[in-house]
Amino acid sequence: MAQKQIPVISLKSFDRRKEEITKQLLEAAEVTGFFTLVDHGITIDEIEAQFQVAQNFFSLPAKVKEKVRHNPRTNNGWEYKAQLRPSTGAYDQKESLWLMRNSQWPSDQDVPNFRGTTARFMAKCASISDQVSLGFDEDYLVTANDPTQPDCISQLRLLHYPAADNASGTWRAGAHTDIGCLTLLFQRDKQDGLEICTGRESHTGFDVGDSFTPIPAHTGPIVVNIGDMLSTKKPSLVMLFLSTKRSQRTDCYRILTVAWSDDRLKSNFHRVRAREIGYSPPRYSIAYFNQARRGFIVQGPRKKYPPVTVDEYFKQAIERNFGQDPVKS
Ligand SMILES: O=C(O)CCC(=O)C(=O)O
Ligand SMILES: [Fe+2]
Repeated sequence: MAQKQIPVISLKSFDRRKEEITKQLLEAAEVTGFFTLVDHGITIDEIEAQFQVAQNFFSLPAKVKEKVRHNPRTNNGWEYKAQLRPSTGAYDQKESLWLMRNSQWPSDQDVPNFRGTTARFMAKCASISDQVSLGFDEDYLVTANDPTQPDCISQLRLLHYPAADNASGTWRAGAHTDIGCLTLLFQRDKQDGLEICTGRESHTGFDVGDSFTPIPAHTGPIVVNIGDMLSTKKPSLVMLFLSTKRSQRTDCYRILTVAWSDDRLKSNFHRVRAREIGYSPPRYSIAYFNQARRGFIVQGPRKKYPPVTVDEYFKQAIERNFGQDPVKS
C-alpha cells in the first residue's frame, strides 16, 4: 500500500506567520491527527546533546538506574520492560525514563550534564508547544500547560529500544494512544520503527483493522500527535476483555467522558516495531508530553462532556498504562 504522508509544517517566522501556521496546524490536527514540525528552533546539536545524555543514562548498570526507579503512583522514573500493553497482551521491549520538572532525576555525577541539558530541552519543548493553539482561544493551552506552575504534570520521556534479532512476535511499543494533550516526538537518523494510524476514520475500536504507516526516523523534524485528553478514547471489546482488574474496566468506561476538544480533534494509534526477520539496531527516541496542570478542568468550550480535573483524569490514565492504582499503592 502506498505510504500515506503526514503534513510537514514549518514554524519559521512564527510571529509574522502566526495566522497561516495556526490554520495549517489545525487542519492537520483535525484531519490527520499527526503532523511533522520543522524550523521549530531546536537545533540538531541540541537534539543530539539530549540523545547523548539519554544514551549515557541507559548505558549505566541497572543498579545505578534503579536509584531513580519508576514509581507507578507518579509515573516518574526508570522502567525496564515493565509496560504491559492491552493491545498486545505483552510487555514492550524497551526501557524508559519518565521525568517531571519536580521529580527525582539522575544525578549529574551519574550522568554528566544531565540536569542542565534536560532542563533546557524541556523548556524548548514547552515553548514550541505554546505555538500549537489548535483552535482554542489564544493562550488557553499555554496557560493550561504552563510549566512554571508547580502543579504542571507535563513529562519528558527518554526511550531506548535495545537492538533485536528476528523480533517476530514482539513489540518495541504496542499500539496505543497517548494520555496527554499534545506529544512532541524526536527521533534519530536511521533508527526507524515508528508506525502511525492517520485520519479521522482510523482508530476504530482498539487499532483493530486500522492500517499503520511507517514514519522514517530523522534527527530534526518533530512528529506531533494529539493525545486522549484532547480527544475521546472509546473503550473496545478487546480492551475490556484484556482488562482483568475491575478498576481497569471502570477506568475504560470513565475515559469516555474526557474530550477537551469536544471531539473536534483526534487521538490516533501508533506503535514501534523491530524487524520481524534480521537485525534491528537500537532505537532511541524522546517524547515530550504536554499533560497540563493538575488543577485544570478538562471540558471543551461547547461543554459536550462533564468536567473532569486533569488530576483525576491522569490518575486513571496511568493506572490503565501501568496496571497500578495510583491512589492505593
Ligand atoms: O519511541 C517512539 O517512537 C514512540 C514512543 C511513544 O509513542 C510513547 O512513549 O508514547
Ligand atoms: Fe505514544
